[in-house]
Amino acid sequence: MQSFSYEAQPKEKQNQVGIPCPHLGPCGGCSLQSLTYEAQLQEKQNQVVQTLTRVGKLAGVEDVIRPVIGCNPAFGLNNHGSDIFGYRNKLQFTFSSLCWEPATAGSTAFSKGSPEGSLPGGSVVTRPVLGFLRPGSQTEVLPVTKCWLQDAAANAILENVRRDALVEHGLLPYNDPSGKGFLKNLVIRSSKPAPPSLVPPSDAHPANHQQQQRQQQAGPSKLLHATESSPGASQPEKEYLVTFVVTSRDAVAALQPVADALVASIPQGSRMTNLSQKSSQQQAQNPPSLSGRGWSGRSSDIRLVAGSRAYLVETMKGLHLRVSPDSFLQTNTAQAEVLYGAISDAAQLKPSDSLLDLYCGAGSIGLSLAQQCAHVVGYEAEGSAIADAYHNAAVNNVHNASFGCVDLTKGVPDPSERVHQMQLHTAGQGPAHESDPGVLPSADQQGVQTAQDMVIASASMAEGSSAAGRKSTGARTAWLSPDVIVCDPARAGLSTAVVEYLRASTARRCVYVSCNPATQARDLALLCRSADEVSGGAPGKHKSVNKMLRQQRGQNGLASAGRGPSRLPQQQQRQQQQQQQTDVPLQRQQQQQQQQLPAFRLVSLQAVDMFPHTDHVETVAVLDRCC
Ligand SMILES: C[S@@+](CC[C@H](N)C(=O)[O-])C[C@H]1O[C@@H](n2cnc3c(N)ncnc32)[C@H](O)[C@@H]1O
Repeated sequence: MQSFSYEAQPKEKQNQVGIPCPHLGPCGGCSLQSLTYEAQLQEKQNQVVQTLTRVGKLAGVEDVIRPVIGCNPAFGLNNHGSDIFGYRNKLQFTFSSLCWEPATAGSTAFSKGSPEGSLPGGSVVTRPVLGFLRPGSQTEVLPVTKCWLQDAAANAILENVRRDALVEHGLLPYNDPSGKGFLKNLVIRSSKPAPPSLVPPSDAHPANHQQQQRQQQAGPSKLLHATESSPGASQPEKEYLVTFVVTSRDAVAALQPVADALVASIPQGSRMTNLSQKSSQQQAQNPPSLSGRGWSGRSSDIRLVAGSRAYLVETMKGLHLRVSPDSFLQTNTAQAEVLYGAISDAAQLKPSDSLLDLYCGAGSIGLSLAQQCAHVVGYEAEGSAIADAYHNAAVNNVHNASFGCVDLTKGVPDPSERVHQMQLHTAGQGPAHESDPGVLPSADQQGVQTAQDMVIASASMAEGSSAAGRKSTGARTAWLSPDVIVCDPARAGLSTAVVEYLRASTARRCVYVSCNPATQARDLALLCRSADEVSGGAPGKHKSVNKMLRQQRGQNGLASAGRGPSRLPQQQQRQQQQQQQTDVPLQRQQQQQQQQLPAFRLVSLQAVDMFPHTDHVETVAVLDRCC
């Protein structure tokens, strides 16, 4: 791992380097690939400082930003098994009948910030294609034979699916003019699970054990490592989870031969043995078992999962994490460990602390911090991720964590109630779950449950586990409000409800993890500047912040009048007048006045490069309460 400072790099380091990707330019995904890796990091560091300064109008960002943490570029362009290529554990490709053939494929420079008109031209022909959506289009697809951001085996899967589905079996994309197509997306995910000896029993599938035993006898897989020539040849084999998003149930039978062929072609030891599906309705009637019939239903799309089980297991920061097809996992596993280390350093938890993990996904951040504090509560909108989070708590012997399936655009439920329930059940006063003690129902068994159900499930797991594994610190500590809050939202940033919750909370520290410096800058302005400033209380001075607020409400689906902080001063003034008239307690008035002040101050900012060659960057902002 290398760190690069904010200072400008010497010119010679900014030279263009050899570009390996034939799709560079038209694809639009790796706009920094022509720079040296050091120059890429410099570019990202600059981007973060400029965005926070110009968009967030935050003063002194240069004083608090730390050197960006990059990947290990030691293998450079001569070995594409290095960390700056082949790092993505997930890529989504699109099937379409509209094939975009760029005029200058492979040679047209596509620089960041190119005006729309300068995008490569070319023509669109009607033929089935699998690849990436043309930048700016929802239907036209650039044929992609290989993406350097995923590993060789994933590229082999991509090519095999293209050949078998579109050529051999003549299956059609969903938008085929005949109306007979159903293929929409192909999602390839991979993980590098722990050796079988380290996998908790509830994650060990018999078929996987047999495969791994065979693999151990036969030695490392030749296919994967012969093509990757990776320095990690002796490490455990990778798993691959392939999901087809389709628009018709007819796809199940039609895709089965494609899945069978995939099983035969992917590396020995990887796990992909069947293809099955269920709709949400079927699942409710007949919950699938953990034995591996994968399915996932969402909106009108049907997801078909090829694999011996319907999820991946990743090992990160010593945790075994189950990740279902719809659950989020950081897409660069190696750098995610670095990111989580930075979050841990930033949180500075005390044993008596209560931690609130907002946008928690499969629970990975909260679970990685659970040993450092008394309680963790995580909120997340995706039901399968919450089920994964409970499973992950169980298999990792974390007994002080509770999770809730919550849409954070609608509000932040009081976490103290959750902790209270957790304590009751841990103390043996609550209802016990009927499943085996110590083993939490799987995501498949649980389906999407209510938050209440899951609290009970978690509690029974804690009750059934050994006292030695239970956290002694704070199991009965009262939680009135979180001491530290970690937020890790999607690119849209924090919802208005979360911003208001954070401002009103008494948390001493907030660790804001972001993959989008622009929305993070907007949110930091809302948290670190006074309500007057962010609401336009100083006339003419804060137009950009008002614009940000309007955008944020639009993005968060909260466009209704009077819900956002920009109305706060008027509301507060009205409320204050009413309070004075009706003799409302002084404490409330003081609270209102506090809301006028900046709630937090930015104390540090750490960029972590999770996405080499692209212009994306992850940041960890540390905010301390200042009123
Ligand atoms: C960047 S991911 C972070 C996940 C997790 N912290 C991790 O490190 O793996 C953002 C998460 O926010 C969730 N999310 C998106 N919109 C949400 C909403 N309105 N309410 C709650 N969670 C939401 C997504 O499902 C996703 O899991």
